[in-house]
Amino acid sequence: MASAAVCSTKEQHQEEERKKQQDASDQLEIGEVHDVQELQRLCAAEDVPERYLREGDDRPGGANVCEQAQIPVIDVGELRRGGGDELRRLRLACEEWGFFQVVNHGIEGELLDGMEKAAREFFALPLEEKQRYPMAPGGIQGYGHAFVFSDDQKLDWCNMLALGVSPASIRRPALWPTTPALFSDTLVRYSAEVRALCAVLLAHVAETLGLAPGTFEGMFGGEAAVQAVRMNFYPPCPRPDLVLGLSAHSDGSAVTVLQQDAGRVGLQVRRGDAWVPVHPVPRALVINLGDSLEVLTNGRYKSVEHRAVTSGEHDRLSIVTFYAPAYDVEMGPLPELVADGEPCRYRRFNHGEYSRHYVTSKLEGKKTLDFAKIN
Ligand SMILES: O=C(O)CCC(=O)C(=O)O
Ligand SMILES: [Fe+2]
Repeated sequence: MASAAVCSTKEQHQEEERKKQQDASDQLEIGEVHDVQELQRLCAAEDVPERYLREGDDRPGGANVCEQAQIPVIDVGELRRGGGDELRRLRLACEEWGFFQVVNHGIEGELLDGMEKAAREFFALPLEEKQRYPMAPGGIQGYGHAFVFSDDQKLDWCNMLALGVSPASIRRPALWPTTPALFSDTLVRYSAEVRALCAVLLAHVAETLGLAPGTFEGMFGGEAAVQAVRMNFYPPCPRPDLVLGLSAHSDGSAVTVLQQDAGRVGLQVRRGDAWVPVHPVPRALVINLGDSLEVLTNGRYKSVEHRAVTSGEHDRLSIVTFYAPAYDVEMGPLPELVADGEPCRYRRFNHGEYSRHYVTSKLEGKKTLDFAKIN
């Protein structure tokens, strides 16, 4: 009896939350947001709608793209073997870039290929089929466009499928595609491997800071830690010089794991005033540190702005996993990292509160982190 009562209260609560979200999205006026794969089929260069055309520094074709630099490559096998040099390289990568590619990460090539194939097959489905999993305006799960909140906002040349993976309470099974048939199974297997990789990486990141390896995992809430995936599909774009695939942003996660197509460059990482394109290393995964880690490390390691550009010739797919503390975790700089005489740069807050703030703000550089900064 007691558990049935608990269950129905939980269901009631979920139903109320859904209703609140529905009311919020009903109130949004976001104008027409096209499916960009459809738009690409119909649209010549001169017809790209004005809402996609960027101005000034926001344009991808600027002179501030730096082809000389490259984000570091870290060998996870070496880290596991206790390689001190590799740990030092990881520390430098975290301090200076906030981004690196990992090789020898232990995830089988076959699983990476399987996930890519399933995602590509999904995006290749007819629109009506994909719309069986709709993302509500202002929503964050399903197929559509996240982070669009007003009709005067610039739009990204990207279709997304975003899904909560864990804890179970954020999983919305109705939004998990049933076609291709192997999609869900593959995503479950893939997510377990990516999560294990996140644990390994966070343990080594902790070591680079002189912390016990279990520091981050220990405070992230175990089973309640949040894992979500977003698959971004960028069709070829007739004006890649004027349009962005994904607006500049930092991730709200602690750590992000990004899988991208071999040989297709699209991701760019902010380095001072320049943007550094990430050239995919075969079979590598791209790792970046998110806002949560910046807060926990009191800014020793920063989340770094990044964006995606499009190509006139080819499409591009990225499969992005966000790993973050449980929603009820209290965030704030770790006391060990607020050194004597050094100010505490971020306030304390509840991670769920930050998550809500993040997903209800448009992507705009590192602006969402103002939420936590002490000036
Ligand atoms: O597609 C990419 O390379 C970037 C994706 C990304 O930054 C994100 O989904 O947060
Ligand atoms: Fe990102």
